[in-house]
Amino acid sequence: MTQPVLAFRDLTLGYDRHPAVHHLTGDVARGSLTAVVGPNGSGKSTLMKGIVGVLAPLGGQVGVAPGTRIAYLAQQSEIDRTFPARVIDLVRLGLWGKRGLLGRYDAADHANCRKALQAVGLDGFQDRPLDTLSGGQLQRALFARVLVQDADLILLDEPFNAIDVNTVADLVALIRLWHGEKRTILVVAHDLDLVRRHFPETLILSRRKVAWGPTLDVLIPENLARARNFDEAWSDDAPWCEPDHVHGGPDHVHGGPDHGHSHDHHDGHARHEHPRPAGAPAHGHGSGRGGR
Ligand SMILES: Nc1ncnc2c1ncn2[C@@H]1O[C@H](COP(=O)(O)OP(=O)(O)OP(=O)(O)O)[C@@H](O)[C@H]1O
Repeated sequence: MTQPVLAFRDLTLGYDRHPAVHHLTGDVARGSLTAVVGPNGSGKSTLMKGIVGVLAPLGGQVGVAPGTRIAYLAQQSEIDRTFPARVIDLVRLGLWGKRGLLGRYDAADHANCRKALQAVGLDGFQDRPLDTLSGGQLQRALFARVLVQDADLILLDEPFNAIDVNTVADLVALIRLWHGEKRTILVVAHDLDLVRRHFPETLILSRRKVAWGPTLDVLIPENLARARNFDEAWSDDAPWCEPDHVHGGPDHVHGGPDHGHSHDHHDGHARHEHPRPAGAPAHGHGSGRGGR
């Protein structure tokens, strides 16, 4: 693989010392298009937050290749729609990286935003208040923001949730366009048929990595059953590092060996640093403990 855009090294993410993503190891190749699937509560959103650095690792590291521009689209339920803003204001947020908070937009920026709105089918919507948009229209506006961001790494958390088939088709077309432009894309999704049709790679997560690799190899009944079993076997009161055999065997399809089990992250002192895991891109978010 060429230098990966993202490298997870024994990554554990969680809340109040409870792990939600457990000892994840693996690389995300530059230009890849990956679906992240798994049961509700299996750590998919948590992983996205760990990648962007909203959540610091409790153990292990996330390495992000230097200079990577990241666009992150959170689940719609996390977006405050009552914020008094227009569609164009939302789309312009995508220019922050370029213009800064107080920067002035030039004619090229205006043209860029208009073009993005056209591309997502929202021509003429620029002055509409956000709280008047349907769920599908809001999702289109958020995709316009991603378009304007011109990111190398695009993270989309359940972008197809509660969206009609036409909107899904349009959003998938945009994702495929970005894939054609060699951007790296991770998408949290629940519709496995859609994943089979459009996503070359899949990571099945159930707090821990169940399988990761080419979609048609990974989305097999055996792996899906393992994901369900891991999920059902999970207890929030469980100790941090249960041995593999408790959950049904080693889990490796993609990336390096998982589960070092040092049990050394019980102190909960997660630090937000930028270490460089062995063989991983520089720049990242780590627990500061390094590899083992
Ligand atoms: N802010 C938080 N504080 C405490 N626990 C949290 C928090 N956010 C998520 N969790 C817990 O972490 C676990 C993983 O949640 P996460 O949202 O990552 O799952 P998910 O796979 O994205 O689920 P879904 O498919 O339902 O969106 C769940 O048990 C959840 O209750």
